[in-house]
Amino acid sequence: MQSLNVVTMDQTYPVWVGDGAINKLKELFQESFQSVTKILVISDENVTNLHKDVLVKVLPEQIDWKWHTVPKGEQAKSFAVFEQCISFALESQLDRKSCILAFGGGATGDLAGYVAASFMRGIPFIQIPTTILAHDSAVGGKVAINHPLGKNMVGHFYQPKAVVYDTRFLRTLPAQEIRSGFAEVIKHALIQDASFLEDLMTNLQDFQAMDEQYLQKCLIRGIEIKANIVAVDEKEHGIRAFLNFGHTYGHALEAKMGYGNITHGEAVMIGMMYALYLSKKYFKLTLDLHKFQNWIESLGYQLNISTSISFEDLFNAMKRDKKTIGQHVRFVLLKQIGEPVLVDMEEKDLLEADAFIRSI
Ligand SMILES: NC(=O)c1ccc[n+]([C@@H]2O[C@H](COP(=O)([O-])OP(=O)(O)OC[C@H]3O[C@@H](n4cnc5c(N)ncnc54)[C@H](O)[C@@H]3O)[C@@H](O)[C@H]2O)c1
Ligand SMILES: O=C(O)C(=O)C[C@@H](O)[C@H](O)[C@H](O)COP(=O)(O)O
Ligand SMILES: [Zn+2]
Repeated sequence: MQSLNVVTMDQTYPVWVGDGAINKLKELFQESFQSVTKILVISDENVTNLHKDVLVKVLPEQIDWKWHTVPKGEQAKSFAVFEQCISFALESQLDRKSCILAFGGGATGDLAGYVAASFMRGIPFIQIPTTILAHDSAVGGKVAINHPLGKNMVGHFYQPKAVVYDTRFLRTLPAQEIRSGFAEVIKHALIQDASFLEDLMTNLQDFQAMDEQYLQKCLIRGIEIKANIVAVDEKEHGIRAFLNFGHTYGHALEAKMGYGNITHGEAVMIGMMYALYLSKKYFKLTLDLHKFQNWIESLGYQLNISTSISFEDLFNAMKRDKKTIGQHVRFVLLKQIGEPVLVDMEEKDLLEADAFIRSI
């Protein structure tokens, strides 16, 4: 098992990663959370069915706990489910000394974190991620639910007290979720570490053949990259926006296709191809885009988008992106691999990149 710390303005918290990391939870409650009055576990239906037994075994015996199961995937990140969670917490008599455990993927983590941030104006929570993608979502404190008009439009910056990332849970992930999660690993390499990207493009040819040691190495590197950025700019006044690489077009696709009809990582991968095309146009990025495209397609990423969604639909959604100021849609582009930059875009260039994606 490995560990690292995430340092933010108000607190520093540990991230434990590896086989058996879940056992750290018991220690946490013995050492640091003795005064907790009640635990509320928020978990989705798949994770509850697959892994509830494992978590229950390490919950502290002296603290009363409740379990609330929410729908799987993006359906959990809705106003209705948020309200149900708050009602459940009130009915279960949680108080300001209670603690929420977010047990699941990024959707559960985003929802449960937002519940923790909002309940009685904020109670502690711990992230217990169960997807590859959640190496990103469980770290850094962005918590949110969706609005029909835009992804993560209602939320907070609210850091967990700890992240307990037991990689054994990843063994039950379906192929599509492995692919979705790995898109964010590839994002971390693209924005910060050319040699990591080189390593991935050389050594990762088939997700099914990937061994657990290599996976853990990739997750740790992704978490390090994210944690270093969050340490400098927790609330996205500047460089944190680089973590949004691929998300401007990606989030627009998710909203327009209907949340859950495309996975977050697959939408981000299309968004990254879009941003790489623009990076070549604006900055002559030297990455061989054909080689990159062949690699990601060989890993199973689908880059085609439905003709029923027009550029105008996507452009209107991008105008509501959180990076957009006034009428300027802003994109994270790459001058080189590992050298991101935030750029105000021209509509005609966004249209051109959209045509490129549709021509793939
Ligand atoms: N807060 C952040 O910084 C941040 C970063 C990246 C992504 N996100 C958000 O995270 C969400 C995507 O996260 P995700 O891909 O983990 O999605 P998810 O939580 O929807 O999980 C994906 C699917 O995998 C299932 N699942 C989870 N763990 C499993 C396991 N161990 N075995 C089998 N099935 C399992 C879930 O039930 C779900 O059906 C999006 O909403 C995205 O916006 C947030
Ligand atoms: O942590 C960040 O900052 C990110 O941008 C990470 C993204 O992978 C993640 O999808 C995040 O939720 C997007 O944030 P948003 O502010 O664009 O909603
Ligand atoms: Zn993301």
